[in-house]
Amino acid sequence: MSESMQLRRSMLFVPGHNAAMLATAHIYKPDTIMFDLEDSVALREKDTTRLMVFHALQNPLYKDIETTVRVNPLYTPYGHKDIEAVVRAGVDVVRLPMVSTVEQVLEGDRLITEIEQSCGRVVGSTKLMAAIESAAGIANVFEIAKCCPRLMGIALAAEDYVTDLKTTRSASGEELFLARSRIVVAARAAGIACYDAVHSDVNDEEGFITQARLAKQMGFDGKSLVNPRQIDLLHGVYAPTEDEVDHAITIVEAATEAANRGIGVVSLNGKMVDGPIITRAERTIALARACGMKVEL
Ligand SMILES: CC(=O)SCCNC(=O)CCNC(=O)[C@H](O)C(C)(C)COP(=O)(O)OP(=O)(O)OC[C@H]1O[C@@H](n2cnc3c(N)ncnc32)[C@H](O)[C@@H]1OP(=O)(O)O
Ligand SMILES: O=C([O-])CC(=O)C(=O)O
Ligand SMILES: [Mg+2]
Repeated sequence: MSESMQLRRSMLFVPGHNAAMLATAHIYKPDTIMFDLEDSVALREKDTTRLMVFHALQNPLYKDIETTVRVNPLYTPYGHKDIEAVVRAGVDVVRLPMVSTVEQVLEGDRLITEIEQSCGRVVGSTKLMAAIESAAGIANVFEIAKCCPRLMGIALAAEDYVTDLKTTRSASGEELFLARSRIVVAARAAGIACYDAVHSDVNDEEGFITQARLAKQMGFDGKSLVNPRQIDLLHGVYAPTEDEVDHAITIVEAATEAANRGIGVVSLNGKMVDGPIITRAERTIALARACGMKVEL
């Protein structure tokens, strides 16, 4: 594991038509800012919003933070124009919503390639993310996750997903278990990132933390967020504790010593330490360092 692992814990939605939020969103320091052109924007504001986001992307304020834009689906009158504008403006990641099939991702990939070529950007430099928001998308998620090298991640979009299932979101999140499980396994099998769903009740801190812990434990890299107040809560959940870091250091030290003595498996306080346990300990240390914790090893 590289020591400079890229953090993908928090992806903050910023409604693209809100000039004040466009100007200030960077100060909250999520890992990724996600300007929205889709559901938070009224139909009559689609064209002006696209222009506002085109300019925001080129603002030096956003040069040191990963930028994502959620475009409109390509089957709407806005999707093509959105992708054209944001790729030309140099967005890092295009998030394609309502993805149910491999063909939808490949259509987005082809379009981005054409635009990169026509504006002199390196082909493949604009990344793509697919938001899965339907039962069909979850059914196809293994094929979707591995369908093109440009796809850097998949995200669960739970509001549309539960609507498609004809249910609602509960505090326990049991209606999301299958979708979450399939998304994490598909992402890991394809070697890409995965994001858990938004928690829409921004005043429900306790519920947010419970769901964030669950997402982390299931293996998600992070969550999509709707409010800046959720950023520190999420980063707190993802930061390893001092005890976890100390334990990881002990494991890595014991493993290094064993390797020096030519032994593959050792016992630490009665618990076996071998390959996968060492890999997890190394990941904890890399995550701690990426989160800004000082780790002496
Ligand atoms: C299902 C889906 O499709 S989700 C994706 C689409 N939805 C969105 O993008 C919604 C994004 N979120 C928001 O618009 C808002 O957070 C709301 C409407 C949910 C809540 O709004 P509020 O109750 O006003 O939030 P709150 O009181 O916490 O705002 C505090 C500050 O944060 C700012 N802020 C709130 N949300 C955001 C955001 N997403 N991005 C940037 N700034 C924000 C507010 O402008 C306010 O700034 P100020 O103190 O300078 O006035
Ligand atoms: O993409 C997201 O995270 C939010 C969304 O559209 C949904 O939940 O339907
Ligand atoms: Mg949606």
